[in-house]
Amino acid sequence: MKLGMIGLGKMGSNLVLNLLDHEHEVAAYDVAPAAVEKMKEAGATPTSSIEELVASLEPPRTIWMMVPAGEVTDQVIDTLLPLLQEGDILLDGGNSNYQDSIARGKKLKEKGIHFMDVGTSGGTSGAREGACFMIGGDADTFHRLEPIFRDMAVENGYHYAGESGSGHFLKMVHNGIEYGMMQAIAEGFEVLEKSDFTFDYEKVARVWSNGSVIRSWLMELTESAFAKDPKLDGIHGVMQSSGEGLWTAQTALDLKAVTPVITLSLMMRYRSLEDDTFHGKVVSALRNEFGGHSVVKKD
Ligand SMILES: NC(=O)c1ccc[n+]([C@@H]2O[C@H](COP(=O)([O-])OP(=O)(O)OC[C@H]3O[C@@H](n4cnc5c(N)ncnc54)[C@H](O)[C@@H]3O)[C@@H](O)[C@H]2O)c1
Ligand SMILES: O=C(O)[C@H](O)[C@@H](O)[C@H](O)[C@H](O)COP(=O)(O)O
Repeated sequence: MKLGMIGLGKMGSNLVLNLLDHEHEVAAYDVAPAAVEKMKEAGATPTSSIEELVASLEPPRTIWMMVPAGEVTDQVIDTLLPLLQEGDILLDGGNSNYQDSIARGKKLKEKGIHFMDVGTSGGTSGAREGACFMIGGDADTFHRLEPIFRDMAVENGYHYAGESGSGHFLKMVHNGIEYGMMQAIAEGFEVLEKSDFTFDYEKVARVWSNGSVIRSWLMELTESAFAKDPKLDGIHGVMQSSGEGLWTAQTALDLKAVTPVITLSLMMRYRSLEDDTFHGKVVSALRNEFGGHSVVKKD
């Protein structure tokens, strides 16, 4: 099958290589010409604009977007909209908000374009060697595309979840779980680090990766991180986030679903961005007010 890929960054480039491995033809586009050049060298058809990418595909076209979520995704869709025709398929593999995906699905449907929200997991190595896809959109379109998902995913690594938005909803909750699991692993190592024992964290993560209840890919990645830097001295404990954890927490609140672990994990990420906190000052001042407890004063 021939398809177009827009966005050839860490994920898109690996998805293209994965598709090429499975003998699919790919027309590739990115705003960064160097990224397009790399994919040309790998065997994809290079294109220098979205217009050229669309023109290089026979209708009904299949185009996969792997660009930053939010505004960029909207910009790409707005550029594509007048170029696409009834029956074409547009997939969004980015980490888009599921509500945006529902709205985009409706807008594209008005023109007869099938929009599929494809929550994609497994990181860059998954994109390259076998990913995990959580797919929303109409069932007929899913069945037409199923051979592609089968090729690009690990065994049992794709799931058609149902109506538009359900794929990105699943990906959102997946990432909420990811926040909680990562925070729990991190807290365990915090206890080890504060203890009187001297542990080799790479070896600890290795033994926990083999046969234990908490064995997981995240634990294997923990081992890998400690193998590179035994005490992680080379990095700061600043934990960024891209939105999925926030959306999970917001959705959980709207649904009155009780999610303390995910929500606190998100808050720990925000806390990590601050050196000092106003709430810490307030608590410290109050302890001093009612109990005369000492405060740490600024120089
Ligand atoms: N990195 C991951 O582990 C991962 C995993 C699953 C999903 N995602 C999601 O996949 C998407 C891509 O992630 P990534 O890690 O590859 O990001 P990235 O920043 O490495 O790549 C994004 C690419 O999009 C290109 N781009 C930006 N604006 C464009 C435009 N208007 N037209 C064409 N190309 C444009 C950039 O030049 C870049 O090459 C994001 O939505 C991200 O949240 C990332
Ligand atoms: O399932 C995955 O492959 C990852 O979750 C992937 O989607 C990405 O690495 C996240 O975007 C990181 O999310 P945060 O920036 O919110 O931690």
